[in-house]
Amino acid sequence: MINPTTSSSIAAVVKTVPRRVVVSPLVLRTVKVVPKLVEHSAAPEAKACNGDAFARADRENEKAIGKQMPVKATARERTKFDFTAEKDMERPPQACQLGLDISAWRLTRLQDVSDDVEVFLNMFDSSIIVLATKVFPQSADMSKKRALDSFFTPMSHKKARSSPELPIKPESSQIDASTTDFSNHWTYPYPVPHLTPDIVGELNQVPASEGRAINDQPDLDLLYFQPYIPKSIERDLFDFLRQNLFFYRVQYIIKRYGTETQINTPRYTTVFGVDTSSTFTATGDLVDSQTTKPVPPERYKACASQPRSIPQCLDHLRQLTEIFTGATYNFCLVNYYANGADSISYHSDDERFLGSNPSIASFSLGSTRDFCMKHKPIPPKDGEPPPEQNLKPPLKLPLASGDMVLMRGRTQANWLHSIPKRKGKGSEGGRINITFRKGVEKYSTQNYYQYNVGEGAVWKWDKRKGEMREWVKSRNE
Ligand SMILES: O=C(O)CCC(=O)C(=O)O
Ligand SMILES: [Fe+2]
Repeated sequence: MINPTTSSSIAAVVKTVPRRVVVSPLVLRTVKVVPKLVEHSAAPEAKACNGDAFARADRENEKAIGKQMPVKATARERTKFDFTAEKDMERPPQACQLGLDISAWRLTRLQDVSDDVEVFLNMFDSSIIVLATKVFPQSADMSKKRALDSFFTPMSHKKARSSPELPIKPESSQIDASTTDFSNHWTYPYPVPHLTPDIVGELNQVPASEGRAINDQPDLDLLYFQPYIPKSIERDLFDFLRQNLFFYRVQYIIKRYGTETQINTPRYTTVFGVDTSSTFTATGDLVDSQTTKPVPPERYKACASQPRSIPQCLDHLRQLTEIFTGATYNFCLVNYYANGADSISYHSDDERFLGSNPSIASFSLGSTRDFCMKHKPIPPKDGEPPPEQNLKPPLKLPLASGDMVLMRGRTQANWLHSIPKRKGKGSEGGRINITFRKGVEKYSTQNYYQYNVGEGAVWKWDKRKGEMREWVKSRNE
């Protein structure tokens, strides 16, 4: 067994931006994602970061990776890249090279893999930090040791790894880096547990199948995964979310032609997130995304609920979805259809506050329900028969548990979608729908909280009764 005395590390931030995976040396542009690491460079933006999920590995290596360690990153393909410490000095260069295949969500290639290389893979908001540490044996030549010491901080508490296995299966301590087992926020009626390590481990294997493009009709651009979430956890994830999330049955009044009508939303809903003008800090406070100063109270004064941070159990899926769809999302809407009587009528998510051609990733868990889509009616030209597109039967996708539909491009601008009520066979069970979207105007926050949280009672799944029940605080859950 090697007796570690000093060690060296290389690290890189892997960040996904639309359509690209960008790998940067850790010392560059990490301010928005890893506050604690940035304390070393005293960047003010650090305060605005989503540092909630701060890894054990990072804490242990904080000093080392906070130092200036130039790292050269080379993308091999869209999802594969290598990085190497540039100033490798006396070390054999292969000691500090590793390859990462982001699509498999695993480290796939480690050169010079030996008992004394430790690798940590930590996921943050839209980014991953990969940190490889090589522990040098006691017998290392002293001149080499001094050179290394002056460059890297020794980490004497690091233990040599006895049997490194490749590929490395992500463990909860590596990816789900939070220090508590619950997500909480002052706006939540109650804390929401984190996903279990088993679910996280399986979830990291997404997508479970290749997406099928559906783009053979005018303005339609879908990517349909059957499934996206591995079959091994789809039921557990459904049960987990139904059990632990809080929902609402929103009512609101609309005024049409001078008459007021009360609308009862025919499903349970909830929403998390905030538009791009604001960012949650590690402690759940809202700061302005530009200035990092606290958000002025007027910004969300009109909201039914103040913006809620996305709990880990949904945020983990959001981050994975960002990577594989190449889009970014700041809202998570959840629908629970208790049975076939619950539904959503034809609509499109084409609000201005989503920007043009928004990408919306939509997940299904639980009972299969039909997802119907039809082109928005095209007005007939004077004296001509109605365009053919208006007469076509709707497209029907039987969304099963674990499936995902990515709607993108011109789809929202031109197509309507719905989950119609269902009678008879298959109408019994519940279904959860999760959508990730990006709101680019502050009005998106007001709109989403108004229609998905509202002002009414909190509903929670009652396992004993097997149904949703109004939740009251005194029940002490
Ligand atoms: O439940 C679904 O699959 C669709 C939900 C939906 O369209 C929405 O929330 O905007
Ligand atoms: Fe929708």
